[in-house]
Amino acid sequence: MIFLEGSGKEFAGPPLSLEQLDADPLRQFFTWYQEAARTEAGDPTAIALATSSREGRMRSRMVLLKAIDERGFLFFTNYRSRKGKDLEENPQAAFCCFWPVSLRQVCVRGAVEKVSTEESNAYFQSRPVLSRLSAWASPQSEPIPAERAFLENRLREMQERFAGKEVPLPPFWGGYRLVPDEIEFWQGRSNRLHDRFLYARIGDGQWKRTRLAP
Ligand SMILES: Cc1cc2nc3c(=O)[nH]c(=O)nc-3n(C[C@H](O)[C@H](O)[C@H](O)COP(=O)(O)O)c2cc1C
Repeated sequence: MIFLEGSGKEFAGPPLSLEQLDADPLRQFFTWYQEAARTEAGDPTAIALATSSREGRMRSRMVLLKAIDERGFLFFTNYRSRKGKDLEENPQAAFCCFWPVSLRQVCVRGAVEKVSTEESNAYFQSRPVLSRLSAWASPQSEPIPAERAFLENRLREMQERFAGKEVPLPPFWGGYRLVPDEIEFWQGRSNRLHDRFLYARIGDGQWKRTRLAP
């Protein structure tokens, strides 16, 4: 066994108490996100998203959170990707994000639904044209030839196909909304005595908040 060296830094963040937390966890998430957007060097919207097959075989990967609304968290991807297939078989997911400057972690789980085509289209059309063409060009998560030229040729083909036209939303691409039933806010504190608060949904717009041991 080889022991791995971390930074060894103390997680000496500020206290987090129940009184500081918003009654609505989505609003609380947004407050922490805004602070992270000001202070973090990395992308504050990067989350590790876990999905699982029908048999409970799990996978995780990074995606970007692109929006939140009053119901949940939105991310966008290829519906035929491995995560898309998992979500078709088992429309449940979890994600966590870590903001190292503020020493904060948020962990979320819940049911996942596709967003409307209008919502997917609105986001898709806001992307740079080459990102839109790449969505068409890449059969995400499928095995492809080893040479990168395959992808570059696919992109060129799509540039020709849509030359002089709006690049439309691919029918296999769009957003998912994770509707949370649990959200945990974790604030790193000294001596590993971190502050953790779990919101568990107990009814429509109603959340039970509980402190968890670190
Ligand atoms: C920081 C980061 C952000 C990413 N954001 C996305 C994203 O928003 N949507 C997406 O489909 N893939 C995104 N990816 C790529 C995914 O991690 C993954 O490779 C891809 O979605 C295929 O995953 P799957 O085979 O599990 O479906 C991102 C990767 C990184 C490292």
